[in-house]
Amino acid sequence: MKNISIVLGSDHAGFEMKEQIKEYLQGQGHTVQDMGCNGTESCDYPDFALAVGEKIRSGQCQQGILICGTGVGMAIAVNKVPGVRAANVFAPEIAQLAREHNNANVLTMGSRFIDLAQAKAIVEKFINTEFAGDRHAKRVDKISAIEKKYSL
Ligand SMILES: O=C(CO)[C@H](O)[C@H](O)[C@H](O)COP(=O)(O)O
Repeated sequence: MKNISIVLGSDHAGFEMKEQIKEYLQGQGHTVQDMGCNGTESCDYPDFALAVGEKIRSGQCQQGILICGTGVGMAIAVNKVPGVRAANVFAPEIAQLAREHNNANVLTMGSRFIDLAQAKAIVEKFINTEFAGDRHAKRVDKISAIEKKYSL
């Protein structure tokens, strides 16, 4: 298992799971940056999606993990940051395919729909699976071309 630099974020709904995933990753020797939130008080998921997306965009972190109630709002928000390919994942097999086929660099999860054991299994697959390239590279390039088409 390689050690990578991972950036984490959550809203209030994902806060507890984020803390547990942080501990899990640090225990495996990964470098983890936590962009918040810092408690269970109600807050707005786009703020933390942006903070995580910027760490990926700048190259300071290789992978991001965002947790909210469903993972949906986080995915929508962070996918607005150029260079981010976020996948909202509910099963380890999808985490593996999101890396192999889509070269996803941000994982989003919904703490209100999966338990900690499931979240750990998803994270484990996500961070330990490589992009398969080949035919998938051409498709991911086409995603980047869509992004470029609408950039200022
Ligand atoms: O981003 C989300 C929805 O797409 C998350 O599930 C949020 O955590 C959720 O909307 C927060 O809801 P709350 O009623 O304010 O706790």
